[in-house]
Amino acid sequence: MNELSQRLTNLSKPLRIHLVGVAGSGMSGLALLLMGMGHRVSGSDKVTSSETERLQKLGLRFSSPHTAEAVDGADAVVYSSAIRPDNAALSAAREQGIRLVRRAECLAAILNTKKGIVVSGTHGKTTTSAMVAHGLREAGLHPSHYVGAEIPVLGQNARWSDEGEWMVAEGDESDGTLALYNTACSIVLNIEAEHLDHYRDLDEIKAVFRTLLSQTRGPVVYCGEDEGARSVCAEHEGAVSYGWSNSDYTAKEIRELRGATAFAVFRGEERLGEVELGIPGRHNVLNALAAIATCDKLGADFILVSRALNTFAGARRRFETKFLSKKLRIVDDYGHHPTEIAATIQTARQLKSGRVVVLFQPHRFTRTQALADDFGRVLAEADEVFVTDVYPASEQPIPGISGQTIVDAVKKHGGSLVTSVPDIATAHHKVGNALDEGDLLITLGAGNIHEPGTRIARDQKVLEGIVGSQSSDEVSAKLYEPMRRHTTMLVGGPAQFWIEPHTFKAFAEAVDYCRERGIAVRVVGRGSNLLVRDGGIRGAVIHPSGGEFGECHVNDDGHVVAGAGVRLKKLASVAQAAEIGGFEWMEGIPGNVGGALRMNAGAMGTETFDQVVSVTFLDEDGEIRTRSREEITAEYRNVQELRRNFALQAVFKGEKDTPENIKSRWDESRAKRRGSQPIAASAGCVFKNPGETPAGMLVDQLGLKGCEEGKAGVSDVHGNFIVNRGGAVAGDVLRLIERIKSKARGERNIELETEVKIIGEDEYSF
Ligand SMILES: NC(=O)C1=CN([C@@H]2O[C@H](COP(=O)(O)OP(=O)(O)OC[C@H]3O[C@@H](n4cnc5c(N)ncnc54)[C@H](OP(=O)(O)O)[C@@H]3O)[C@@H](O)[C@H]2O)C=CC1
Ligand SMILES: C=C(O[C@H]1[C@H](O)[C@@H](CO)O[C@H](OP(=O)(O)OP(=O)(O)OC[C@H]2O[C@@H](n3ccc(=O)[nH]c3=O)[C@H](O)[C@@H]2O)[C@@H]1NC(C)=O)C(=O)O
Repeated sequence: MNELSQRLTNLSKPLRIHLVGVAGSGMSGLALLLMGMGHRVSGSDKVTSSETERLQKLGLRFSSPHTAEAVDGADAVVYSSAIRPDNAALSAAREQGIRLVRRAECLAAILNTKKGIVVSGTHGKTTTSAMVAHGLREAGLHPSHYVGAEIPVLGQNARWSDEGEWMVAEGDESDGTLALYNTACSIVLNIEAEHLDHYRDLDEIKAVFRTLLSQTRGPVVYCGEDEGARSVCAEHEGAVSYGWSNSDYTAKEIRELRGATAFAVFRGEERLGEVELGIPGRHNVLNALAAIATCDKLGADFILVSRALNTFAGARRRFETKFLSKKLRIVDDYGHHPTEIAATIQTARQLKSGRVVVLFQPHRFTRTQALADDFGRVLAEADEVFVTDVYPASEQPIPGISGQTIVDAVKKHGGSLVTSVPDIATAHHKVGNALDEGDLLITLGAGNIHEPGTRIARDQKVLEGIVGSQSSDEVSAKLYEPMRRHTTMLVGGPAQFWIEPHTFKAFAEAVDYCRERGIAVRVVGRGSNLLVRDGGIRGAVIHPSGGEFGECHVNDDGHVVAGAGVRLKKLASVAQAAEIGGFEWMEGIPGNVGGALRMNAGAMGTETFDQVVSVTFLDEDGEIRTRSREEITAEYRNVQELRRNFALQAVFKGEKDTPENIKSRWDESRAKRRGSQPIAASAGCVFKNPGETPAGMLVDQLGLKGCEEGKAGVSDVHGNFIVNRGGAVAGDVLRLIERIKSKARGERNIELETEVKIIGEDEYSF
């Protein structure tokens, strides 16, 4: 026992210890242990988190940010590797000559006061150390523990137990500190070339593991299936191996159950019994074998350990199911090394037959650079891959290394569906939109990649609620549908919940669900009169299409009946075929019946409501009603009653006429439109005509034709059209609109009002 361990054990003289960076998962664990031992512990961090609040309740004296005063009177100051040398608390401690202790040194000193069990290896440390701690605890051995993440079954990431003599800790090989531990038992799961920011090569990594073994007083347990672990441990006297065969402890008769794995355990030839492990994946069977062999070596009863593994729910962020429905499963996994990722994807494949979609956040520039090709190879096994920017941890960027490095590597290995989604704050939009029924989405990485998964899970739950029990014949739905796909101007951010009902009933039920829960509802047609802002539309966007909404026929009264989802051009064609005239002005209007009713669309001197006989709509109480033309007030480009009552269907009238007359008016309308309006992507006229001078003429007179903002420009053909010159965003169009309005106001004292509907949010808010 070293001197610090001795001072830590002398509880008649509790120490006053300050932890710099106490909010981190490793440091908060130390705080728990030191407090548990009875020392007086304080901590500082630049952030306050739920973790620091929890520690405060347990007695931690917490301060934020870091200050020099925080270390006053401390016997020792412990700091994490993330703390910079010029940190205020650390500098003050150095100046005052207070003893400085690295995180791992402190852990080693605590561990050395007990019979330490260190779980080491490149992958699986957290899960395995948690299994060992849980197994020993259920077997009544009262272990203390320290693991790298919060494990639901253990309650918290660290725990001090006065009663027991054992302490299980996850050892970190990433910076060589593994060599600090003197243990009673060591477990080596696997050894691979990792952390090449710290090590020269694999041999240097192996040397650190050899040092650990030389400082181990009791059993060494290692994975016989892993070449690295075998090469270091097999020669060690009394070392115990586990694996599929030719090992001291083996697992046989493996059966994958839904989300769990059953297997039989053998010690040599002796069958110890069955285990039903509460988490899936063959790599976890190996982790469980490591725990079983260790517990067995320490004298724990197999039956009790096996029971513990049954209830082992897994580590948070280790194949953690965050959402599960008939349509979608979302799993979060901490895997950030190719071998881990391969195992995770294999587990996902075993679970189900649908697509496996991966959202991967590379972790550290050095690792991304060193292992890009391996990442590409293993990720190419997924059906679809999305890659964010690199999570830097504490590293500085390496030029030329980014998420795109991984995208290129996946393509090189034959992965065809791979997309770069650099910004983690909005990555969920593309990923969520790409998901199909039956998919399994895995968010993968050691940084904060669980956040997009959490957002998708939250919204998918609502989406499934809106759709309810209806079949895909009645309604289809998607998350985050880009509105630029549904507007004629081809701009606009995502619709949070995109709903396409095909029946009146499905429409009514979706609206009902949203209204009851305060979810905003907006109905859109063909998006020919919409300008959707780049932050997208919060809430449900309902787009009636197909089914009852796509029906268009002539009834017994000689009127044309059309669903809200029928294009005006189609309505005009059906009338023409039945030799009903009066609809020709609709030939060039890009909108649908629903939008035309709401906006009282017009052209060539005629308006929609000139021809309406009746409108069937969903009213505010959720009832479907029909009103005749006389009961509806229609203004220039506005029908107020259809703002909260949604049009489902309408009956239109025309005049019996000859095919020749109809055709000639049709051609006339087309010629006029073609001569005066642009064909480029637009939303029709942008402004309402203000009094005397039509808006187009005004813009023309102001000399604004052809002027541009970004990729949006005023049409050279018609001054009241703003066209997308390719790749414009809503922001470009909005700036152009403001420029025109301001000039009209300044030079002509005319207040232009937009005719186009501007909807949605400027910034992403969901
Ligand atoms: N004359 C011309 O050359 C042109 C005319 N237009 C006209 O612009 C309009 C756009 O049609 P479209 O592209 O389908 O519509 P949009 O998808 O552009 O929707 C426009 C607005 O109409 C309302 N709306 C849409 N469907 C319904 C419905 N079923 N019930 C109630 N309100 C509804 C919504 O307004 P809210 O949310 O406020 O209720 C929506 O914001 C049409 O009137 C179209 O004819 C468009 C371009 C050129
Ligand atoms: C485009 C839309 O509807 C259009 C509809 O297609 C046309 C055709 O009937 O009539 C309206 O346009 P408008 O009022 O601009 O009609 P136009 O005939 O094109 O122009 C009016 C007058 O302005 C002149 N004009 C127009 C554009 C221009 O750059 N310069 C100019 O001098 C025209 O020569 C004409 O003398 C509707 N616009 C509005 C805001 O009422 C729409 O709703 O989105």
